[in-house]
Amino acid sequence: MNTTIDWAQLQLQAKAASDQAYAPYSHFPVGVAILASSGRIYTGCNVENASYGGTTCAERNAIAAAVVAGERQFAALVVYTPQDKLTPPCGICRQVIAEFFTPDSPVASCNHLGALQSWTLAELLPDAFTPTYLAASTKVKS
Ligand SMILES: O=c1ccn([C@H]2C[C@H](O)[C@@H](CO)O2)c(=O)[nH]1
Ligand SMILES: [Zn+2]
Repeated sequence: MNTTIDWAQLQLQAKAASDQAYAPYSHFPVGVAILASSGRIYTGCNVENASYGGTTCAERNAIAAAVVAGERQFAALVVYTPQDKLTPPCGICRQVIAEFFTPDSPVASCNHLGALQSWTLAELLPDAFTPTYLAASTKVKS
């Protein structure tokens, strides 16, 4: 996969997505932009719920938007939060990112000051449980 990553564009779109965040409980808006291997960018924001556990993060909403558009492979993910501290994806989102991104994929965080920090997915979630393990278990059984 050789998709050129336009970090400035991803940051802009992640910031725009954060403006749509529905976060009346945490007051912590988050926006995410992901680059699919098709070259298209998809975005998501966090959507909270009065039943707090019904909240979904910006990362998972961006991935869902891309999947419903037919995407399955991705090159990069950028999180935006309007605060000094750079925000990495939560644990649940790291697992969902691992379903579709390769271990060497860049996962980055940016903020309102224009700062950007990048990790690989493997740094954020080493030894991830991925679909390959399910395939192995199916093979053993059949
Ligand atoms: O990477 C993150 C971290 C948190 N949140 C959301 C969940 C909740 O709405 C709010 C506070 O945790 O921020 C995200 O969307 N992405
Ligand atoms: Zn999350």
